[in-house]
Amino acid sequence: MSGLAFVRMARAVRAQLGSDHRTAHVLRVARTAARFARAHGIDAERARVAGMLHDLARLYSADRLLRECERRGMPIDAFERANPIVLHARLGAELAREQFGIDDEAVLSAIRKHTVAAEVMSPLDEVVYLADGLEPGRDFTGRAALASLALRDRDAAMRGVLASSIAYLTRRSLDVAPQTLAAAGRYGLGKEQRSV
Ligand SMILES: Nc1ncnc2c1ncn2[C@@H]1O[C@H](COP(=O)(O)OP(=O)(O)O)[C@@H](O)[C@H]1O
Repeated sequence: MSGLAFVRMARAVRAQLGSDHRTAHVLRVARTAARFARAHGIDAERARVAGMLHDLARLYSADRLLRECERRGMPIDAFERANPIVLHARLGAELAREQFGIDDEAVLSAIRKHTVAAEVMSPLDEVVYLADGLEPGRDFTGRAALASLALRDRDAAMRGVLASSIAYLTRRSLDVAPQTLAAAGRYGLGKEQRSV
């Protein structure tokens, strides 16, 4: 994608997200995902596009997320029904397809998995998930160290981000998605870090 095409995409995303805060986040995720991708010999362009488009449905209300997923005939599991916020990732992939013409399954998969992760993740899925969790606007102890780890060792960085996400949700007494727990097992997180 040319620089101009990317700027156009960024403008359309800004119009959709309607807040400087959210737009700044997706731009940082796009930049961070491209940097992580380059470090691992993964297609940086795909990472940049997935980063740019990952949060298209992030500002939708719970009702709207459920309604729009139902309207498209998307299956909704029990966890998603109880916690519709996580649907913004799967619906976001559909919006990327419909509004931006993205038909690259690898990019769509990375958008779908960016919030709760999954037991099976491609290298592109991983760098987008890591970029969302570790972009420089995130503020938690150890972020910078994990971001530099993500340039060298994706598995170790995945363990770190999954652990920090599970700890964050647990502190707030929020349920952890089953896909996140499956990913934690797959990446070898210790049992004590998985318990909720
Ligand atoms: N792994 C998860 N399991 C269950 N709920 C989650 C998970 N990750 C995020 N959430 C929920 O989705 C919300 C939005 O997540 P996310 O998009 O990562 O946050 P942010 O708004 O900081 O970008 C969180 O505040 C939390 O309520």
